[in-house]
Amino acid sequence: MAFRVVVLISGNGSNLQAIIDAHAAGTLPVELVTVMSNRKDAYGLTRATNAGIPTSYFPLKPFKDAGKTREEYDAALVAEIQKLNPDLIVLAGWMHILSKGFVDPFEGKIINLHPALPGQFDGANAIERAYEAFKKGEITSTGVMVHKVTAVVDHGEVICQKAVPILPADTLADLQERMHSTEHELIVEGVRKLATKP
Ligand SMILES: Nc1nc2c(c(=O)[nH]1)N[C@@H](CN(C=O)c1ccc(C(=O)N[C@@H](CCC(=O)O)C(=O)O)cc1)CN2
Ligand SMILES: NCC(=O)N[C@@H]1O[C@H](COP(=O)([O-])[O-])[C@@H](O)[C@H]1O
Repeated sequence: MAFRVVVLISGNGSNLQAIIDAHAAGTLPVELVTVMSNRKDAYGLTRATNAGIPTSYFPLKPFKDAGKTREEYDAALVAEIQKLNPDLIVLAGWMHILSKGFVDPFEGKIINLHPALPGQFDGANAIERAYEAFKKGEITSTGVMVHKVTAVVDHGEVICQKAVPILPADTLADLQERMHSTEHELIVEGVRKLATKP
């Protein structure tokens, strides 16, 4: 039985592309069932279509316009994803904090890529915040992790992590490039670990 993976994105999808490329190279033994985005303009949807992977657009706005809550959105998203019967849900640049109502039904089956090490720079804009800390002389390295998703943002069990040095002459763009390269490596490692664990 194939290991069924659903990937949630919100933007460019470069981490999704790393998963697609590993799968195409035969080094990621999974079935890429669907790519879902909460943003219609997410280029990751194009990447999925180009790879022959079904896509789904599931925006929050219609729920907000109807006076519904994010929890109601999350519940509807759960129902959509449950139809796909995933073994794993991968948050690959999914920029929406998920409520308990989403996390609980998929207990232990959701992982997230986060561009920081455990307990550092939780939340959005982590790379930029790490760079600011570097410029203040507070840090000389940061990192990337893949972790289990819980209701507490960026605090789940760590699946894999890697430190990323910040070099003295680095610009923000230099750090972003080094971080994204590490992300692409770690997202594949994280999915592979869960897909092949005994
Ligand atoms: N329950 C959880 N939900 C999510 C997690 C998690 O660990 N637990 N990880 C995040 C991904 N992420 C950091 O890794 C993250 C993404 C976005 C935000 C955030 O502040 N989002 C804002 C909206 C931002 C926007 O729309 O541009 C929000 O949701 O209001 C924080 C952390 C994914 N979800
Ligand atoms: N908290 C999660 C987070 O901030 N993720 C960030 O979103 C980007 C998505 O890129 P992508 O859409 O090209 O994969 C990733 O590069 C990562 O740094």
